[in-house]
Amino acid sequence: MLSKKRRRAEPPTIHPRNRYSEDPPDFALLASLYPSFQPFLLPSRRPGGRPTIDWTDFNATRELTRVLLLHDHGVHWWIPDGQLCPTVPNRSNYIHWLQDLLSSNVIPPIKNDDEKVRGFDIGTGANCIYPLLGASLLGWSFVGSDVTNIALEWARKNVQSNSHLTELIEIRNACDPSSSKNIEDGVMGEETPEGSMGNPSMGLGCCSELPVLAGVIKDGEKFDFCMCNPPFFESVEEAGLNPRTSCGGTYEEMVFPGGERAFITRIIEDSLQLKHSFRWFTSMVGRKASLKFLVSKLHEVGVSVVKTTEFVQGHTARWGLAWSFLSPAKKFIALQTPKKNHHSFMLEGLHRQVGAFQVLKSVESFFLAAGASCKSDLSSFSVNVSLMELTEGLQKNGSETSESTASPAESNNFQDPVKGLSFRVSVFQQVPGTLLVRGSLVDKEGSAGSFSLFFQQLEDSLKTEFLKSNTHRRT
Ligand SMILES: C[S@@+](CC[C@H](N)C(=O)[O-])C[C@H]1O[C@@H](n2cnc3c(N)ncnc32)[C@H](O)[C@@H]1O
Repeated sequence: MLSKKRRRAEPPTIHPRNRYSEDPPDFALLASLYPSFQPFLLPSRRPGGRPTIDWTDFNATRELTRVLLLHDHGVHWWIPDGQLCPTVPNRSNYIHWLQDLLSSNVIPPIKNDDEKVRGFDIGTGANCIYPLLGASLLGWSFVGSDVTNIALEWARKNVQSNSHLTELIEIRNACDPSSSKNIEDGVMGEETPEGSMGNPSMGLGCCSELPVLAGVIKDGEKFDFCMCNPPFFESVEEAGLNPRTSCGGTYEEMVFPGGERAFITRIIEDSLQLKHSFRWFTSMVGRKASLKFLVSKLHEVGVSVVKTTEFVQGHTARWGLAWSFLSPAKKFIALQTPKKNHHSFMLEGLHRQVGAFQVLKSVESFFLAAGASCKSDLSSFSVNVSLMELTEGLQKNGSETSESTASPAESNNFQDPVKGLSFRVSVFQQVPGTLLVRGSLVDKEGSAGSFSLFFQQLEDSLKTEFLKSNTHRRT
């Protein structure tokens, strides 16, 4: 089928700033530099192909992560057998997406005690991968939280093995946030078995009752973002926990009552209490159905902005979800937007791996995040967007205009309920590196002003996501 062919030709790719986007790891070179990696090398099945590893062998994937962190990031790292083993290229995508969010300035910076970007990693794990990557790649500072003794112990070990990062990363026990003790002080109760909850003396027996953000953040603390790779699964059976899987992962790392929806709902609930403590709240999401569920929950609680993205995780799709309660900086003025039934803009100077398919997926994510329903037609590289039942969703998204300098009449014009707004967005390849994005109102009776406004927001969002510079012309 055509759509399948195109899907193969233009799969979603890793973030353009990811250091492995153009230069995948060279296993032969790594093995020559790090002899401990050599035993894990397997010849390629293709004649003349690069050597590979057995991706189902935990020891092989752990050693690969160790040498990649050391070779490419100057980070010393280890995890005990069975703990969740992160893939460096995949985890880097989330960091680069956060960097995009922060630099887009949709939400203006909040004041920190210091000038550094400050993040909070919910459930940092024994691997402590996000703080290690964020600190080593971008110099960000982090608080990484967790609730199991083994995660807290090894996250701290991983920080302490890197003297250049110790000032940047604090590991915090979510069950006992006031404790500043480290391993030497004996915060890891020896009487509690490995993997058990960090402070059983608090009587917080079930992990669904443990604090996530509220109660873990200290008074007056401010962060640019929080991030989270949540336990995705509702049960061991669903997680398919198997000691022979390549990435490891213990029960506590993979399973949470109610799965990712329940865990991220906890973050959303806490974010309501901590609206002004974070510029952005974010989480990884493992299922598209959960993403839709969570986006509508966010609209219900009245966030000012929702953003989503799709991450490439090998053959597995994952999504990024971000929201904020702070007032957006962008001034969208309804009447300044021309009321036309057709709009288009060019995305020029695209990274060679960015194709029409990837841009189309982002178009879809953008409108889904606004509460619209979308139907993609991959054969024509188009998505049909309908806001017919979603007056409220549009207004919530439209709250990006609440800071608008428009006159009351202009503002009212934008905030009028939108009825029957449906339009089609198509993506066309012009020449390599240049795509044309065109939108047309399907129902000409729909609000051309709202359509124009949405399309303008789409243009901003796509340019932020895909382009390094913003010198582009509207056609
Ligand atoms: C899927 S693992 C993620 C580990 C690491 N961030 C990564 O991406 O590989 C989820 C982590 O969340 C932790 N966790 C579960 N409940 C938590 C809570 N209430 N607060 C902080 N961490 C929690 C688990 O112990 C586990 O380490």
